[in-house]
Parts: sequence; C-alpha cells; structure tokens
Amino acid sequence: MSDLVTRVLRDDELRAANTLFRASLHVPPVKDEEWVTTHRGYQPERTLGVFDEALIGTAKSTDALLRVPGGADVPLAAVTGVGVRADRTRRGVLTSLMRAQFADFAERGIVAAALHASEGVIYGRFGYGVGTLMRSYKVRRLAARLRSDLPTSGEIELLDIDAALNRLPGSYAGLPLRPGMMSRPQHWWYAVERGLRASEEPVVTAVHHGPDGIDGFVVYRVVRTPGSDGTLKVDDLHYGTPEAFAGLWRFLLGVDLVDEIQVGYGPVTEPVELLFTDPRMCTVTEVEDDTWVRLVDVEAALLARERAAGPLVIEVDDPFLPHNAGRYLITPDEVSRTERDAQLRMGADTLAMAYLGAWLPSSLAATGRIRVSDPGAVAVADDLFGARSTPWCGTFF
Ligand SMILES: CC(=O)SCCNC(=O)CCNC(=O)[C@H](O)C(C)(C)COP(=O)(O)OP(=O)(O)OC[C@H]1O[C@@H](n2cnc3c(N)ncnc32)[C@H](O)[C@@H]1OP(=O)(O)O
Repeated sequence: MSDLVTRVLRDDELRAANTLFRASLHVPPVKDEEWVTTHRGYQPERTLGVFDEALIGTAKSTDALLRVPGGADVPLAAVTGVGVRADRTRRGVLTSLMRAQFADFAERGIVAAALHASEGVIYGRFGYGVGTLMRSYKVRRLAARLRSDLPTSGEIELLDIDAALNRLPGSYAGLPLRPGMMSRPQHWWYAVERGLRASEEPVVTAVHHGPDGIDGFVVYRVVRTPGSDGTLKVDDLHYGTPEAFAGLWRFLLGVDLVDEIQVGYGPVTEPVELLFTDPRMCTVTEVEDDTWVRLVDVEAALLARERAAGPLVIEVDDPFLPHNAGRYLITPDEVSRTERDAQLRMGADTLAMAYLGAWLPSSLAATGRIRVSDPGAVAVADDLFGARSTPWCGTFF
C-alpha cells in the first residue's frame, strides 16, 4: 500500500469523489443539473481522496459544533461521503483516510468527530462508538386524539422551499439543543437543498410561531399509493417549547388524506405517546444507533462536559490516536493526566459510548467493554456519565 497517495482533493475533483461515494453505496451519479446544488454542500478543503493510478477512495467532513452534557459546545467534524472503489476494498484505503482525517482534525483543534455508519462493523476499530441513539415510530393519524390539557397557543404557517431554506437555519440555531445535537452549518443546509428540490413528492415545511417567533418546525412529505390513504413521512421535526411540540402534532394530525404518520428519526426519550389520550396510538418501530462518535481529544472532551461526580481514574486505550492513551483523573473541578492506579479501563470507542450518556458505564462493564479494577468506581462512573435523557443527534449528514 506504500504507493497510495492520500491528499485533500481540489475543487475540480469533488464531482469524481461524489460519484465514487455514490457508486460505493450502489446509487447512480447525480445528474448534471443537480451537481450545482450538490457541490455547494461540500465545505472547501474538507474532502480527502486516495489515489493509486486513479481516485479509489474518499471521505469528507463538515465543521460544526457538538452540544455535550452540561450545555457546552465542542468543535465537531461531521464525517460522511466515505467510499472505496469496489475493486480496491480491504487493502487499507479507509484506514489511510481515517488516519489522514484524524491528523487534520487534531491539528485544527477538533474535539470530536461523528458519523452515521452504513454498517456496524466498520468504525469501532478507528475509535468510534455508538454515541447517540434514535427511534422510529408511527402514529395512527385517524384514530389518535390529543389530550385536552395540552397547550393550544401559537400559529402554524406553511413555507415554500425558498422560504424554508431562508428561515429554517436561523430557527434551528435558536432552538435549545439536547446533548448529542449539533449546529447546522450552511454547507449542511446546502446539502439539504438538493434533497428538497429533487424530491418526487412535494416537501412541506410548517413552522410554529410562538410569542418570540418561530419556536418549532416540521418538514414532511405525503406518500400516496393508489387505493390507500397516504402516509405522512416526517423528515425533520424540532421544537423548543411544549406549545410548539403540541402545536406541531396538532397540525400533523389535521393533515387530510393521511392514514399514518411516520417519524423515521426521533429522539429515544421524546414523550410523543404521552400527547395522546391513548398512548398506544404511537408504535415504536425501531430503536437503533444514530451517530458514532470519536473523541479526537479525550482530555478536552472530558473537560467540556459536566462532571457532577468523582473523583474517578480511568485508563483509555487508543492505539489509533496514541496521544489520547493514558490515565485521567476526573473530578467535578478538574480533568488531568495522572499516574494513579486506574479504577476503570476502556478503549476510546467505549469512552465515546459513555461520553454523551447513550450507555451507562455499568452496562459497558457488564458487557466486558469496561474492565473494572475497583468495583465501587462503576457507580461513580454511572453518576458521572449518566444522562437525564438519551442523547440524539437529530441532524442527518
Ligand atoms: C460515514 C459514511 O459515509 S458511512 C458509508 C461507508 N461507505 C460504505 O459503506 C460504502 C461501501 N463500502 C466501502 O466503500 C468500503 O468497504 C469501506 C469504506 C466500508 C471500507 O473500506 P476499506 O478500504 O475496505 O477498509 P480497510 O481496508 O481500511 O479496512 C480496515 C479494516 O476494517 C475491516 N472492514 C472494513 N470495512 C468492512 C466491512 N464493511 N465489513 C467488515 N469489515 C470491514 C477490514 O477487513 C479491515 O480489517 P483488518 O484491519 O482486520 O484487516
């Protein structure tokens, strides 16, 4: 593999990278007329390519911010567009891309990286772990009744695509974020634009106006098949107040010619079923991994999140990013390197699974992912990393 070259791609090489990525997912290339909007989704200088005689592998990222427990934001690289030419897989091309990406992230002070994995076996070896979770659910639109004690204030307004692209970025930026959520950089909205404009079904955006402006929105499509009522598919749903939560659902339940509402990407701990007089109107169809998170700078990551318990000494193994390897003393006041004996030992991937609160350390210990030298430390770690709600990213990239 020594004759491989891995480097940042020039702007005029991005289309080939996009075509390669799509081919690796068995998806046709974008059409000429779609390339203009697709291209705008690429942040300059953030796409890597691996070459032998030709381009054989690619990965890209977008700079953003990650909300961590306690409310701080850390620099995030949102990684996507990973693909290797089918006749060049299993020769270390992805490994080379990951090494080059992490070197760049570390140099630029990125604290964490995140991605949506196409398969569960790929990214653990590079120190990524399941850091947020998501659930899919469906609601019986014709039978569901909202509880009478829900708030009723606020107004719904429909926006066309141009107005939505104009107003949603600012609206999203003003909403409170859960741990695991991220800022949405302009390049992300550019990438969304192509999907909105290329959709076969009309895409509808409804915003909820509260007393201080837009405090929630939903983006959806209605899919109708001959002989049956439609299915309303929610692509994006965010809100900042109970009024907006109830108001958006009141609106969705009122959309005509719809039998079922499907939400494919929601938070695990979002009490939608409690909006209805009969909670069984909502059926959870799937709970699965959302983002895989990689702590590029373990010390900075631990410092940034809330630490309401401790002291705790953990040892982190990180063969892929050795600067992270070693022992850390974590207390409510500080995070520092230490020579003290470790109470818990874990890989960087496992720490990433606990970091945002997706998995309790006791669960990680029970499944052998955390090696325990001091059994009393497991409860301390649960108090330290345990979350009030299951982290969720809520932005697909
Ligand atoms: C964030 C995103 O964009 S997710 C989309 C990822 N892309 C895809 O799924 C498209 C289709 N797949 C591909 O393009 C490629 O197979 C990739 C990118 C998944 C892997 O690329 P490769 O160059 O084959 O990976 P590489 O050779 O560096 O593999 C490193 C190790 O991971 C293993 N590995 C990599 N991919 C897989 C896989 N899909 N299944 C099982 N093992 C895998 C390799 O066997 C190797 O193991 P080893 O070190 O024990 O020998």
